[in-house]
Amino acid sequence: MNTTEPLLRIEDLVVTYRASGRRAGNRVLDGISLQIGAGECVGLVGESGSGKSTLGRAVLGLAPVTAGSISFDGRRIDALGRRGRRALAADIQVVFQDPYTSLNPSMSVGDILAEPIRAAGLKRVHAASRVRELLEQVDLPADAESRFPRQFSGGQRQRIAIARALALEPRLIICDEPLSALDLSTQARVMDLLIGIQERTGVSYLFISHDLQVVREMCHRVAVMFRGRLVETGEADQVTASPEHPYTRQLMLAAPVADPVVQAERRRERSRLAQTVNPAA
Ligand SMILES: Nc1ncnc2c1ncn2[C@@H]1O[C@H](COP(=O)(O)OP(=O)(O)OP(=O)(O)O)[C@@H](O)[C@H]1O
Repeated sequence: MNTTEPLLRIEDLVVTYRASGRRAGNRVLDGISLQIGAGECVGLVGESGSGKSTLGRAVLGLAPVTAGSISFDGRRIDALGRRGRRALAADIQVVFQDPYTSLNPSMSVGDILAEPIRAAGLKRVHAASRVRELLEQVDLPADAESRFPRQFSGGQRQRIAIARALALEPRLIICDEPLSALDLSTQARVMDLLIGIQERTGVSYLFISHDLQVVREMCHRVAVMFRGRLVETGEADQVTASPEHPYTRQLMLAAPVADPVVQAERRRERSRLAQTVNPAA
């Protein structure tokens, strides 16, 4: 690992979608600069359509970068070919919002988890023991392996999606609203799982969310996006407690963040509720 570089460095990034027949494209990201260190969770907040998912997609090589650069561990990744991208898939993974559409319904959980492992060239027996490890890591029972996604709740499906993302021990996971489709008590448990995984493995998260409360609890730093630009970046507590940019203040007014002490209490209460109401979620 390169110790002087952040794990991910985005510089002056521009993403423009070109509509067919039109010369001028739709500039969705405009001059984005952002860094993520190893083991760091950086939240990305902003209103719907501001470009959050597009930034995640650009890191994954799925959005048209028209200027600027993205480097991972000191190496440019914004113009990789298919083979380079495939190799990078071991290092950069994604968890999407909707656990109902992100898992192949016709595959067993065991096959869903084994797929990336076998694709990386591991033998069947090794893949099988890795699948068991992964299920344990996300607190799912070993017999989940032979079942299908439809047999699980939303929270459990998101655990499966997280396990799949962890399969090749990535160093960065793009979390694109991973809690938004879950009810409140399940959110708290999946958030605790993500925090625990980060503490154990040192993986970094780009955590896309519209929920400032969740971001404050999850993230070390926050970047605020407004119409394709980052208007404010800073420590999560700082940005959520005393935002500098008028847009961030507006966001805060729309979703006020509680006093940290009250918030910690509320979080404990949510976890406790989750345990009693829905122990298997
Ligand atoms: N494939 C595409 N082609 C053209 N325009 C796109 C494409 N994908 C996204 N956009 C446009 O890019 C802008 C930003 O979308 P994006 O999904 O990144 O926003 P977002 O902040 O993640 O929103 P949300 O919170 O609703 O998910 C929107 O105006 C959207 O219409």
